[in-house]
Amino acid sequence: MKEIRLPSVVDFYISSPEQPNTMELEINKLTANIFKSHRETCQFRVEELQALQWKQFTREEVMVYQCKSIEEMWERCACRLTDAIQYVVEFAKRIDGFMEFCQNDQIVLLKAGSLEVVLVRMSRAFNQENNTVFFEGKYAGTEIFKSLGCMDLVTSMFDFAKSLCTLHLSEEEVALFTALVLINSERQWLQEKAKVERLHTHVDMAFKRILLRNRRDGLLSKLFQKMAVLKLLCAQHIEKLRAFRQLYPLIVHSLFPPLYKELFTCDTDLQTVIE
Ligand SMILES: CCS(=O)(=O)c1ccc(CNC(=O)N2CC3(CCCC3)c3nc(-c4c(OC)ncnc4C4CC4)ccc32)cc1
Repeated sequence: MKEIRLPSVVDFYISSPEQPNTMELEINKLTANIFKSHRETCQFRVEELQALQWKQFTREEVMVYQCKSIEEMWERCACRLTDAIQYVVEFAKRIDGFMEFCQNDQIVLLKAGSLEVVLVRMSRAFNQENNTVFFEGKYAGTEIFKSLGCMDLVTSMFDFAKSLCTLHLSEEEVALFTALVLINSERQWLQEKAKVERLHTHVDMAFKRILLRNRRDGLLSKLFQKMAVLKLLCAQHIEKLRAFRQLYPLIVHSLFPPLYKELFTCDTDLQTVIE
C-alpha cells in the first residue's frame, strides 16, 4: 500500500516553478482569493481616497465639529466604525476557509480582529503631507475629534496610521496583512484552534512569498511590531468606550449600532454577526 504523504511546508519552499506542487497551487489559489476579497470589500479604493485627499474641512466646518457634544461625536464615530467593520465582516466571509470555521470561532476572530483590520485599512485614508485622515467625506486633522474627550486615543490612532503610511504598503500587502491579522490562531476562546492555525499558516506562507517576490522581506518584522501596537489601540478603544458608557449608558444602549455593541461590549449575548 503506497504511503500517502501530505505536502509539507518544506515541499512548498523546495518546489520549482516548472513543476508547482499541490501546496504551491493551494497557496496561489488562496493568494488570489485574498486579493479578490480585499478588492471587493475595501469600502473605498485607494484611487478614490487619493482623489479626495485635498478636499479638506474649512475652519468653519472644523469648528462645527468641535462644538458638537461628546455624545453626538461618539455616536458618529461608532456609526462610521460600524460601516467600516461591515466591510471587514464581508472580507472575512470571502476568505476561503473562514466560513468553514465553527460560528463561535468566526465571531471570536471578528470580535478580536475587526477593529485591527479597520485601523490597518484606515492608513490608506491618511494624508501624510498634512496629517489628515478621511472622515465623513473630507480630510480632517486630529482637532476635529476634540469633543470626543479621548485625544490620547485619537493621537495614538493618527500616529499608527502615519507609521503604517511610511511602509508604503501595496494593496496586495494590505490584503494579505489584514488576512493575517484576522486569521489569528492565538485568539482566546477559539474552539477549533488547529483549524484556524492551518489557515493562518497558509496565509503566512502566501504573505512571505509575495514579500520575497517583491523584495520586501524586511517588511514582515516591521509589520509584526505593528501588530503589538494594534492590540494596544484596541484595548485603549475598549477602555474609552467603557468610560463613555459609564457616563452615557442610554446613548450607547439606544443610539449605538447593534453590531458595534455586539463586538465591543460584553453585556449583549452574542447574536450572529455573520448573516
Ligand atoms: C477603512 C476602509 S477605507 O476605505 O480606507 C475608509 C473608509 C471610510 C473612511 C471614513 N472614515 C471613517 O469611517 N472613520 C471611522 C473611524 C471612526 C472610529 C474608528 C474608525 C475613523 N477614525 C478616524 C480616526 C483616525 O484615523 C486614522 N485617527 C484618530 N482618530 C480617529 C477618530 C477619532 C476616531 C478617522 C476616520 C474614521 C476612511 C477610510
